Amino acid sequence: MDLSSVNASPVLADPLLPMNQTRLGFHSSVFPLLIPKKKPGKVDDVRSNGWLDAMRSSSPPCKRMVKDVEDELASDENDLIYYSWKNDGLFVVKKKLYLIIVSSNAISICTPLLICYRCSFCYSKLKYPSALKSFDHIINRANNKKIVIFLDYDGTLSPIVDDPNRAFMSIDMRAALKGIAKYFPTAIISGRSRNKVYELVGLTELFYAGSHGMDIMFPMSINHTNYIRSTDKQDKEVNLFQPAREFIPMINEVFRILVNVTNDIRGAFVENHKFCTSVHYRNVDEKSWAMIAQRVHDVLKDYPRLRLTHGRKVLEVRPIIDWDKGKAVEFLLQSLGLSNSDEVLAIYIGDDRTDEDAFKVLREGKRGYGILVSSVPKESKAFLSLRDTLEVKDFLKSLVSWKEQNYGNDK
Ligand SMILES: O=P(O)(O)OC[C@H]1O[C@H](O[C@H]2O[C@H](CO)[C@@H](O)[C@H](O)[C@H]2O)[C@H](O)[C@@H](O)[C@@H]1O
Repeated sequence: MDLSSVNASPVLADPLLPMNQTRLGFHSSVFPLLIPKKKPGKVDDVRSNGWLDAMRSSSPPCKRMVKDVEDELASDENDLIYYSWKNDGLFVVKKKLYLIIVSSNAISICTPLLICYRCSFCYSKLKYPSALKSFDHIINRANNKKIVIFLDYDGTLSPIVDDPNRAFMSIDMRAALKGIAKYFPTAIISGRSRNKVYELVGLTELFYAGSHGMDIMFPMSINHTNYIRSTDKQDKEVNLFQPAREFIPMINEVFRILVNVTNDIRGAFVENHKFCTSVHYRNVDEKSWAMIAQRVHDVLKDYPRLRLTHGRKVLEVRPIIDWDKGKAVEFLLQSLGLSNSDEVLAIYIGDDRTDEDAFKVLREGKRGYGILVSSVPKESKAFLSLRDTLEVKDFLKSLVSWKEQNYGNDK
């Protein structure tokens, strides 16, 4: 990516306005906020536009499958499901061969049989070998290249929990991350606000990008024309790249409206990430999902400059700018002088749909490895997978040990 191209605003032109005019929506930040109690739209909107289906399939993507399988199988057989997703071939557990039939909405297991049959859906799309088992392959490819690490936060460094304010990293994970940052340039790219993710991670030696990459902090030593100067928590001067800055008043306004329209829905929780805002429904009764989706949908009708994306049991409202985690990866690689893929191998680890943009950038640019964190089959642009945050920690620790064994303490 040519960084000069990001000097122009990535705000997309409003199709309804004449060329060279943009509109941020109908926000009224100069007036006190009056939240009209509108008649809610019919939930048919969110049924027909696919929101409800997307909500049902989010986090974990195959809830029914997992539940059905867990009800029926001991842990060894659960391992079987996991490994069959990642590797082709026959699966032997306790000296028995298993038949696994996987379709898009069910897994059935018959035992013992001689053939492992998987549908074409799985064969074509669901082959992501374990990054731990492929470790030698990764470091062979990294030989003589500088490795750079990108990490998502929720579901990657901290396990998914019901309360977003209690998504803490383990002490071991923080130690692994500290080790990684000692040897490799390391950035966290999160959907959360940059301040919040910094508060949760608490390590000064990393780069942080919040709001799905719309708020990137990078060091003063890097020269870039499109930035704002600021200071970090240690009062050190830093640069901020914030391509959606002009949306801050609108996001604040929409955040307040969303809080208001969801406050009677038990379990709903709205977060303000400064450049985007999230409506959580993890703790909302499934019977009320259509209602929560419809209310968010109705609010967004008045904000044509905002769009909705789906995360793990969360509706993410963000500006319609041409910017995502993939663009943030490209920006950071270029800003850090690491964009030559002959010299640099990038590794991006993430669990969410929003991480797919970053996997795509690495895959299409042949820049390195996307690693999907998931314990259930999922379609992805990643190359490899890790099962959960424990495996992420093991993978990070393996990279540190490999570096120390082969290069001593050299950075
Ligand atoms: O890009 P990320 O760092 O993965 O952030 C994405 C969202 O993460 C958080 O929500 C998710 O994790 C919560 C805590 O485990 C969980 O309760 C929630 O259901 C998940 O969606 C965060 O709270 C969101 O604001 C982020 O957008």
